[in-house]
Parts: sequence; structure tokens; C-alpha cells
Amino acid sequence: MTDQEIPYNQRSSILIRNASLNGRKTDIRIEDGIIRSVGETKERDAEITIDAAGDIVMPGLVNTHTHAAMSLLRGYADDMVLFEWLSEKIWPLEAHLTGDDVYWGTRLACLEMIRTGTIAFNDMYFFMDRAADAVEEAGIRACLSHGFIDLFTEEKREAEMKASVALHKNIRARNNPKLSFALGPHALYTVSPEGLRWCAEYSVEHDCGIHIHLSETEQEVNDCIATHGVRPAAYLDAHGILTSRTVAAHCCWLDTDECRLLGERQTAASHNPASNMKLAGGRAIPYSDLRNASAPVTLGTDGCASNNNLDLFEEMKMAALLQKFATRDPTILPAAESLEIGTKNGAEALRTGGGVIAPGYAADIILVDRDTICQTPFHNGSSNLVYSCNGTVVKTVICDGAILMHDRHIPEEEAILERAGKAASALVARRNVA
Ligand SMILES: C[C@H]1O[C@@H](n2cnc3c(N)ncnc32)[C@H](O)[C@@H]1O
Ligand SMILES: [Zn+2]
Repeated sequence: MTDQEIPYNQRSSILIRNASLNGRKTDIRIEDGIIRSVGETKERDAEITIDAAGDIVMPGLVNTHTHAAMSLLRGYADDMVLFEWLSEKIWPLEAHLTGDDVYWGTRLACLEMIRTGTIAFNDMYFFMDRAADAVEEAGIRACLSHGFIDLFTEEKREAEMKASVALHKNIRARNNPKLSFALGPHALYTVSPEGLRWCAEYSVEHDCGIHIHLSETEQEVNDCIATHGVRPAAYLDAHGILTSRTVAAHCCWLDTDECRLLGERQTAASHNPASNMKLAGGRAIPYSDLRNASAPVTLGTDGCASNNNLDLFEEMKMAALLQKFATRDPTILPAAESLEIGTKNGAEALRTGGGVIAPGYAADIILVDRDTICQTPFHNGSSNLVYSCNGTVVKTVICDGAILMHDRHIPEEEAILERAGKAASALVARRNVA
């Protein structure tokens, strides 16, 4: 089948033939966005047939914490301390962002995510109606939240509440099962207690998610104890923020009791190892404690200004390596577990219906090359995917039963690179004259 014949970003009936799954050859039938059968099939009547001989099939990856349009800020400010990085470089530049910037930045981010095998992401940023436009055109799944930052003033709180409700309405009106809405209280150091409480109540009333930063730095913990007399997780819990619909990003400085609290509430922790190492937070996520407490652990990249890419294959490797280094225990977070964190756990946290290759699951599937250096020799599939490969191994991406990349081709790639590059230059120029 030539590229022209592929109906990109349209649900189709798809037959994948001869793919390798857990070391066995198999066919996979997809209809109406769902995996219908896994195993050899005699049926041949699909709209699209993909011969996947030489490819490995696996669930698509899920990025549970990002700020997609920050792809425009890739390389803009590196090698800085987190708070100075935010307050001196990132926030002053973001003050000049437009809806168009967010549209092109999010298109660029979706392009990168699709190319590296990600089929869903959890995003917190601004001008999110334009992010939603970009996401729909890319065809990927996303949970979108307006970054709610009231800086403890009532006036800003009212504005952020309005912006959040408007985004919720906008997303509902699109009636796209791949799009969902979450409240996005940025962090306990940028949102008033009233703002947090409002987000919590709104999320209960409308059954939507909550996306927040939690315990990224030691300073956040120390300031919280000094101001409120409790640690960050307890503080957020007292304001109703820790729920089974909540994704808490970073979680580096949680203590054992806080891990237990996340477990009790079934709040998902999004582990962002590259960002934590780059911004030098100084502590790795307490992975064992979270696991012992049965708190869901998922994987995220954070934005492109602190990573600086959105490749979750790299992130799976860093997650495993960082745990080993930080705990001096090479047996912690083995490759197969890292893969599960990057796929199944993220899919559960974002409720995509996918994350597993089996009948009845959402058809969120990727095909990765087996005939490459990083897969040779092939002693252990999980080991190769986590420790040896990166996102360039991905050949084909199917999301909700629609093809988004086929044989490494994604429509409009060149145009997106050009427009996003121009938007980034113009944004920096506006900041420099201001
Ligand atoms: C949604 C808001 O979150 C900011 N943001 C981006 N990265 C981080 C981080 N590691 N920690 C806290 N905030 C961050 C964005 O720059 C935006 O202002
Ligand atoms: Zn973040």
C-alpha cells in the first residue's frame, strides 16, 4: 500500500499480519477503534492490511505529564535552577504566547510524540482551545487542562475559574472520544487554597480529572511545612485534590506516609526522570514506597524546556537507570516494569481503554522495527526496547483504530516544522523588544 492510499487519522478496519508479539507471530484485527482479535486469522477483508513481518507490536506509550506547546521553548533556557528558570526565563517568555503559538507548538509536540510511539498525553498549558485544535488534527488522544495559576489573588482566581470552565465546555462540544478535560491547578505554591478547593469540587461535580505538580523540589516541601504545618500531599488532600482521577507530576520528595496517602486515594504519580535530573531536584521519586503502597506510577516527559524532547522510550530508560543509581540497587525497576509504566499504567491513569494488546482493548498500537542495530541481537525484547532503543525504532502508529504514522510517514511533517520554527522565533523576538 502506498502512502497516498493510507487514510491517515481516520478510523478504519485494519488487519495487521505477521507481527511479532511476545516472541510469537500473530495477526491483529481492528474494527471501530477496538482490538477484535489477536492470533492467526483467516479473515482477509479489512480496509487496510499491514504486513508487519519483521516488526514487533506493542501498546502505544502514554505521556502523563507534559506542557506540549513548550516544544517552542526547546533549548531556550537550560542549565538553571528551577525557580529562577521559571520566574526569570520561562514565565516572562510565556507572557507573550498567543493562541497560534500554542497551536503550532502543540502540532510540533504531537508530531514528535507520534513519531516516537506516544498515543496519548496529559497536558497542562494555556490557550488550550487551540491545543485541542492541534490535537484533533494530529489524531492523538489527549487530556487537556488549563494551567490554573491564581498567585493567591481573588481576581486571578475568578479569571482562572472562568478559563477552566470555558475549556471544559469547548472540549465537551467537540464530542471527540479521544479528547478529555482535566482541572489543572499548577501547584500548591501558585494556587490559593480557595482555588484548590474549587478545582476539587468542580472535578467531583463533573467527574473530570485533576492534573497538578506535587513535591518537585525540597523547597516546595520546606515552604509548605513552614506555611501550613503539613507536608504537600497532606495539604493537597485536605483540599480534596488527591483523588483516583488525579495525576500528580514529579512526586520526588514524598515521604513514606505521603506515598501511602497516594495509594489510599489511588492518585497516579507521574514520574519525570529527565526533567528531574536536568533541573537537579536532588531526589528520585520514591518508587518502592509508591509501589508498596499500590499507588499507580506512570511516566511523563514534562515540557520540552526541561527535557528537551518527548521521547518516552528514552524516558523509560532514564526511569529505570535513575532508580538504580539513586537506590544503589540494580534490581529495582527492571525493563519489563518500565515498559508497563510507560504503557499500561499511563493508559489506566488517563482512562484511554488501551495499554494492553488483547481483544476488547482500544486499538492504540505501535509497530517497532526489529531489523535494526538496537534490536540486534534479540536476547530479550523488553531489554532492547528500554535499554537499547529510542523512539526512532517506531515505524507505524495506530490510535483509536486510526493510522497516524505509517512506515515512518506522518502527513504535513515539513509544514509543521516550518511553521513551529517561525512561531518560536517570533515569540522570542516579541519578548526581546518588550
Ligand atoms: C503550566 C505551567 O507550568 C510551567 N512548568 C513547566 N515545567 C515546569 C516544572 N518542571 N515545574 C513547575 N512548573 C513547570 C509552565 O512553564 C507553565 O507556566
Ligand atoms: Zn510540569
